[in-house]
Amino acid sequence: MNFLKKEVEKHQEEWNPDDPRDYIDAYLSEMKKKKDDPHAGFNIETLLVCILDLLEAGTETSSTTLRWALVYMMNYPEIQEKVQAEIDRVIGQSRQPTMADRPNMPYTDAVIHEIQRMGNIFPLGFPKMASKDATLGGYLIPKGTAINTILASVLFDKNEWATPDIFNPEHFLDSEGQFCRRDAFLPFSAGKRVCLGEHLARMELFLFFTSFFQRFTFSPVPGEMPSLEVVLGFTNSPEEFRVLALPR
Ligand code: HEM
Repeated sequence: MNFLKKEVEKHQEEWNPDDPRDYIDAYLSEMKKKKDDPHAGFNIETLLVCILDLLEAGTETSSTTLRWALVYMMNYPEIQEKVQAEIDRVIGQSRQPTMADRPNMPYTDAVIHEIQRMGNIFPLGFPKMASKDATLGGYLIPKGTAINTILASVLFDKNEWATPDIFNPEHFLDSEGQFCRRDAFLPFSAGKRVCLGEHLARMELFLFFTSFFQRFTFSPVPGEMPSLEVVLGFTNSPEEFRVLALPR
């Protein structure tokens, strides 16, 4: 929080309403516009929490998923090769990937989905509280009960996935190799409080993932294959690892 406070103070000193540089500048403009309305809710405390939200919910999640991507691609080099073959065929080496490429890259899309399924990076979501008595699957959930949704229950459901505990991009491909959506794929949770950044995150993952493997081949440092074991924290992340990134 101290780091964020200092950033906000710096922005306040340099603030020029005619030249908003980023989210903080835009928020400061809104605060000024609404300064006579105490109910508008624009204040420094809310600004700090919003930035924290973007950093924690928005940065940590995508970067942890990308770390899992490197770990899985090093553990499954034959899958990495197939991804690179699709990148070379659809995008080539002379331009950067764009979102328009995604529909033409079912294999890569399936691999990214499988990384998210196995990564299961946000296993408990945010705790919720029942606002009234409710019944779910025959169980009474009294008003006031704290509730966590365990996303692993669907991401690793034996009735939903051919090989729930094994990394297998075929989970997201039909018999013709076309991408197929799966109802049990819920790493962003579901319902009213589904991840607000899902679409942004899915774009980030596609663009970073394809850019990485367009430019580099990733392999383990000899004798140091990155572990697939999970380290529990704010997110489920991989253990620390070293990587050899060889330009292609
Ligand atoms: C791979 C990336 C991401 C994953 C797996 C992920 C997953 C999730 C999950 C599971 C939730 C909890 C939903 C619940 O409480 O049931 C959530 C909430 C949220 N996420 Fe994400 N997220 C990702 C990226 C992002 C990004 C990039 C942003 C914003 C820039 C973001 C913003 C949020 C916010 C604001 C919430 C709270 C929504 C609410 O309570 O109404 N997330 N996310």
